[in-house]
Amino acid sequence: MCGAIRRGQVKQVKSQQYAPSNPAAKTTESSSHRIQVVINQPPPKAKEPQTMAENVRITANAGLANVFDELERLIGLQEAKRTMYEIYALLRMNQEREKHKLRIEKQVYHMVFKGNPGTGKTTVARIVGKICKEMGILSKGHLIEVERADLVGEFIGHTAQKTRDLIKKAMGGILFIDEAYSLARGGEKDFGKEAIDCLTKAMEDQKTEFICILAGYTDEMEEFLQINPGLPSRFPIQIHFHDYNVDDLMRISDLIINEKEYTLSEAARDKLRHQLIRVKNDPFLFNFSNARYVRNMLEQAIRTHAVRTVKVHEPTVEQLMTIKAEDLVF
Ligand SMILES: Nc1ncnc2c1ncn2[C@@H]1O[C@H](COP(=O)(O)OP(=O)(O)OP(=O)(O)O)[C@@H](O)[C@H]1O
Repeated sequence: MCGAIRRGQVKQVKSQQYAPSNPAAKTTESSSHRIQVVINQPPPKAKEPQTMAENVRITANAGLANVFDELERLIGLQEAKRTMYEIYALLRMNQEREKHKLRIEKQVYHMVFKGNPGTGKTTVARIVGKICKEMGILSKGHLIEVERADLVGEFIGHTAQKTRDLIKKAMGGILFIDEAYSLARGGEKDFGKEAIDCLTKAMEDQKTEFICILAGYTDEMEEFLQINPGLPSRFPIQIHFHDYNVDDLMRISDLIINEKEYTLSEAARDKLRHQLIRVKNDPFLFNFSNARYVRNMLEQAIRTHAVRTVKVHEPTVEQLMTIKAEDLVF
């Protein structure tokens, strides 16, 4: 009879026929038979998910997990990552609550992103679109990026028309308004006020059809929200995007350069690090553009590398990939 082996049980098996597959099982030989003792141990535990993406992969679909992978690969941005995971968890729990006919609070997902240039606001906004599409909050999840000049017109009625047209384009996705505080620049009489009014009306009337993200410098955005008291309650999610430190910027440069299938030589890395320390400590440099500064510098280095390498007859893979210190032009 070939019954199942219970834990703590002793079972005789023919040594040629069976080898113990359970690592917790100990065997002792006796002539032609092997005695297998299954020791009382709990079965091995499934590995706990370590990352947001792993968690999402277990509880939701692969498409959504891939978006969280993309978010997780970004350097830093802990506050943005935590908020995105909260939104996901809430939506996911609402799906489960719905199954049990429990009450679901309607959520508003309009957001304010505060931070300096190049701190990842647009990049995260794109990811918000993808998450909301995967979760069924938005039908398309695309991003329409606009600024004051796109919204504000030059004569009465022009602004409302321009703003409505852009909102229409953003339907099913994200309307991302960069430097949104500039809409309040000219005060009550300015057409910027008309754009804000038109926008808030659309957010009321079509609140589930698009998500509006206002972005800009922290101080300016805080002042903008203060002088428009109707706005903060319409934008319940506010995220700070902090400046990157030199280590973050070096990790971002590795990410950017590896994505493009290049590498930085040791000397190039040293040169880049020194330059980042210098510009970050320059008291006369305002508007340091964080990760965008790094991206622009690396794209310039790739062009300089091409001009240097184009002279080489049949360059090797290493030559084609390696950015040297001399390629970084400051
Ligand atoms: N945390 C990060 N990890 C990797 N790359 C990043 C990160 N943050 C920004 N980048 C890269 O830096 C560039 C600029 O980022 P992004 O446009 O998102 O910044 P921003 O805050 O929207 O800037 P701005 O306010 O000037 O529009 C992009 O190419 C983006 O891929």
